[in-house]
Amino acid sequence: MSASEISTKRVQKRKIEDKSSSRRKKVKRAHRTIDELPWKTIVKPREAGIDGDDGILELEEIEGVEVVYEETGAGRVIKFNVIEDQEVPINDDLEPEEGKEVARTPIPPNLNVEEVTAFDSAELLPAWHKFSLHPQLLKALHSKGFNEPTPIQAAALIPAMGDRDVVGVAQTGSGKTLAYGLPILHYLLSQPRPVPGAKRHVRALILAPTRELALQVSSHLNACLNDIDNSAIISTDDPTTTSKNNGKAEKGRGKQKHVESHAIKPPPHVSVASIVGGMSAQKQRRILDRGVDVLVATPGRLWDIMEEAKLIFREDQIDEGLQSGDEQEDSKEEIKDGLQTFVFSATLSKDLQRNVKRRSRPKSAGKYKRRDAKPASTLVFLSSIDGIRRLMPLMELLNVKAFPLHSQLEQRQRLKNLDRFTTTPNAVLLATDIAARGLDIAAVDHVIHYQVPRSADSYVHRNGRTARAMRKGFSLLMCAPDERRVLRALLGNLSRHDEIPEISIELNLLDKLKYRVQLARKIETSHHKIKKANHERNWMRETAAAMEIELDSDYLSDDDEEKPSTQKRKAKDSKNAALKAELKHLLSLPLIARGVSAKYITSGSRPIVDDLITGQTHEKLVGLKKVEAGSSLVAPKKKKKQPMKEEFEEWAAIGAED
Ligand SMILES: Nc1ncnc2c1ncn2[C@@H]1O[C@H](COP(=O)(O)OP(=O)(O)OP(=O)(O)O)[C@@H](O)[C@H]1O
Repeated sequence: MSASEISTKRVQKRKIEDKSSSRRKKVKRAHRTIDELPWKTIVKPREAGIDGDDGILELEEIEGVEVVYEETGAGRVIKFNVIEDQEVPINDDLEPEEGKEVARTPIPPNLNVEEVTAFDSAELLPAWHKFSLHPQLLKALHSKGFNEPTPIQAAALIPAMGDRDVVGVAQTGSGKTLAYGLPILHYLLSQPRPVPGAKRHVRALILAPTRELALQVSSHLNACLNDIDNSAIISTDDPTTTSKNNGKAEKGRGKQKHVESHAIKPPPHVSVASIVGGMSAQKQRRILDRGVDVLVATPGRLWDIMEEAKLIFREDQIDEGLQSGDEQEDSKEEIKDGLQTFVFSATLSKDLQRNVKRRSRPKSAGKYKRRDAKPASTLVFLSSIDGIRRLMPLMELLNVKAFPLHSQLEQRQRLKNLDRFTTTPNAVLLATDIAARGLDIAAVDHVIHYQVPRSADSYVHRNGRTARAMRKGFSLLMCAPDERRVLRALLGNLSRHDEIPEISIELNLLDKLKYRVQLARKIETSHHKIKKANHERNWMRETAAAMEIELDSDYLSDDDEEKPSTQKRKAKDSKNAALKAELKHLLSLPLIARGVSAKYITSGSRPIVDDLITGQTHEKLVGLKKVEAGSSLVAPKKKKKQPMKEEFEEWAAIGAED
């Protein structure tokens, strides 16, 4: 029996039941464990941000649960009774027997559920029209203001929607998520709605290389679906009479109602969930048990859950297996019929290319480059966590709003820092390469490689955090003289035989900056020493106390280098205070003297002349207009008789030199 047949039968049964009396009824169902309860995921408003709810990414709620404690011979046992106060059609003869399952999501009697589907894409989104996407996706694209597909989307959609496997290689930030996400959602939305109560099986699997990316992909796809489910309409009688999302109800053939959030909500047509490491495995298992259509996962956590439960991914359970992210490998040796595979990345390593060739019928979706302008925040990449730890206090002393992101932070803290970084203007994120792949932070203006990346791939992915979604970006690589060889090798791997252009720095400015940083470093080093000495002394004391031994008086002496005398400490404190005051004063001064505009060639604030020669100036630079130097000199010569004599002579003299 097909899903739609089941659905029709259920509806018919409801119709029969409705002929009998209908009244409110309390239905009580007993559950043994918390996990069995019918938790409902709350769709969080996207604007809420991570910070606003203390780093919680997904919330679940439950209503009407009675907790019952029972004393048994084996001890105290907890039971949960779910009490549902439902308007259920009740025929006294058909009343459910005690303990019998009642449909979890009640279907209103005599109602069919049908979404509103019309969207005039020819008129409203002409650039998307030819792809014939599901109207509700078009609606979501429209509400996001995505008026045209990015080139990778335009190149990928047709083959992907035509059941082809697709390999998409496109620059970072070019919209790859929707390039494979839209075909998945389109396919699933075009299938009949799942029968309420029936368990969903994973129909699309998206693998992403990092936790943050997996969460981001899942929220990106959910955002496309949220718009959809909010506009669902329940129509009576005949689904074909369902009117459009313009809210006009057809008269005569049946009544229609908008499903308000407080009204009975149908289960989502398509559900997307993520399972990633670092977050509650129990909850994620619960999500899987409940069933999900699109699963976005990091390979590690997916593997753990699969190993443990041996449950989810038998080949025959995956209707449509999809992969994304960077170089995730298909674990199956052969392509199964009906399995469609997408591989999307900004880089395509040799290994992956070989894999893809062996297993599928790839169709390259295109490459492109684009940039434009927008000043904002800076993402600084370091190769070590220690480096980040040492830089953080320096940043604070220099009044830079910096946040760390590395693998030794708890997942919640990582997400919180990421959120703070995105919401704080001109902030700096000090990150290891865990932030290099896939993170889509709209307004990263600068990427700085504080340390040379270890591989060409890292270089590409790090850079990809800026210049996203048609914005402009800027990447700076810091390289010591002895690292030039490494850098050249790295560029060679990228088949870039030209050097990265060097950034010219004005020494006057550099000196000022350097002095400020040196001051901050002095203060930080002194703080660090004091902290370290205190820490060691405390450790020694605590260990001695724990071992019940007495410490040699040397360790406690005031003469000890580690523990300076009060006098020495006071001297140090006042030296530090003076350094801090000096730094504070310097930081309050502008780097370029007041009254000097940085916009004029003569200001000396930046090497504009060099920029002019290399053609790297901004068009809007004040006082800058491209003219032939000679032509402006020749012009006055022609006006021989007009100006005063001396003026003419002056021009002539310059002209002659020329
Ligand atoms: N058609 C579109 N029009 C405008 N913006 C879009 C469009 N499609 C996607 N975007 C936006 O572009 C940004 C980058 O998209 P996405 O994260 O999918 O890039 P990506 O190619 O996967 O990057 P990466 O390789 O770094 O993972 C996102 O903010 C996304 O919302």
